[in-house]
Amino acid sequence: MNFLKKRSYFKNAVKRSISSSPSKVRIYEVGPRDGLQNESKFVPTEIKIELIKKLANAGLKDIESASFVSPKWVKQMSDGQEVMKNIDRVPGVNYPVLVPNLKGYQLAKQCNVEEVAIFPAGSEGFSQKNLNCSVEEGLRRFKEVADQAVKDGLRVRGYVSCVVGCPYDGPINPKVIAKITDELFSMGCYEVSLGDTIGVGTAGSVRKLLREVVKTAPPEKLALHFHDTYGQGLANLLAGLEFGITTVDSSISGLGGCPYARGASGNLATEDLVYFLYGLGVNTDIDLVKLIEAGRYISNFLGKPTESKVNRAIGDRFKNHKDVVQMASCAI
Ligand SMILES: CC(C)(COP(=O)([O-])OP(=O)([O-])OC[C@H]1O[C@@H](n2cnc3c(N)ncnc32)[C@H](O)[C@@H]1OP(=O)([O-])[O-])[C@@H](O)C(=O)NCCC(=O)NCCSC(=O)C[C@@](C)(O)CC(=O)[O-]
Repeated sequence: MNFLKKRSYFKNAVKRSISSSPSKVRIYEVGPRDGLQNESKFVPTEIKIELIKKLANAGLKDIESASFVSPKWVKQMSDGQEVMKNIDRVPGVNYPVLVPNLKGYQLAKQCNVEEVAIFPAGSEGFSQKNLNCSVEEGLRRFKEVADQAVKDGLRVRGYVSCVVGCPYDGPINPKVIAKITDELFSMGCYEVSLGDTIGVGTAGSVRKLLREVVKTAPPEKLALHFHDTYGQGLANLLAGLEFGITTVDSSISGLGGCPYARGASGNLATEDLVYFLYGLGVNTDIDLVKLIEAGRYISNFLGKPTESKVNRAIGDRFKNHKDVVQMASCAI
């Protein structure tokens, strides 16, 4: 390639990447649910409630706050009703919960939830371990939940887990994920979140997956849910943004993981995600300093260092949000 050709190639590449950044990204916080469900030390209800309050105070508008799964399967989430009955609901903030079956749905409904999330697996092996049934049976049960929720006027969000790889079955065919995604939309889900449950995805495998999924699913109704096990979360997210997806799941302090997904580690950290988005010039309306405080609050309680690199790096250097945003935007 001669010099002029090279220059115009790079100019166009920069244009392409700039135009692929959306003007707004919706962050769906999963810390109080996905973040805590794998913690062995039981987190008292009042700590969960305080965490949710701090997350809302930082500006998050979607906070998945509990799950109504069997307490025999996930003890950490056994206080879902107490959590949902006692949180201070801030107007304009959405507090969805995860439900695996009609029993969980009925319990959630007693707490006046407005949104439930259903979560079929993208692989047989994980479905058996996580839901104690096949993918097909899981979809049948989730349809019962979705039908009832739609009838009751609640919003339904869908997850598909193990969209790239499964700890029991290995790599997953993107066509399988596209089909389950379509089924979730046909059940009435307003959005489907694609979960790389064990964080094995790379920008390459995520692109391959999305090329298939967006053949039938509208990108504006998809969300991305990356676990950061191999440190690929942000790179995978960038690959997803190129497809026009503008909702991203993340977890405060990088907490998380599914107890039934061998090898799963924490989610993409919300602090890292917000810093990254400010760097791209994408406004999130989230106060990064308050978010960092929320991350420290829960990490201190759990007695372990935060998994968020941004939280660690920033230390006590910044006292206000504007300064951190300036740094993210390379202005200082
Ligand atoms: C689906 C089941 C219930 C099947 O579990 P099962 O054992 O086959 O169910 P069962 O119907 O035989 O019930 C067993 C016992 O649990 C009770 N039970 C049954 N359901 C409920 C309920 N909803 N709430 C309260 N109790 C319930 C039920 O009443 C019974 O109690 P007993 O009669 O023995 O005293 C179980 O496998 C389960 O709860 N699984 C959920 C596991 C889980 O929470 N995993 C983590 C979330 S998924 C995830 O993290 C991935 C995601 C979404 O984040 C995406 C990603 O990361 O990629």
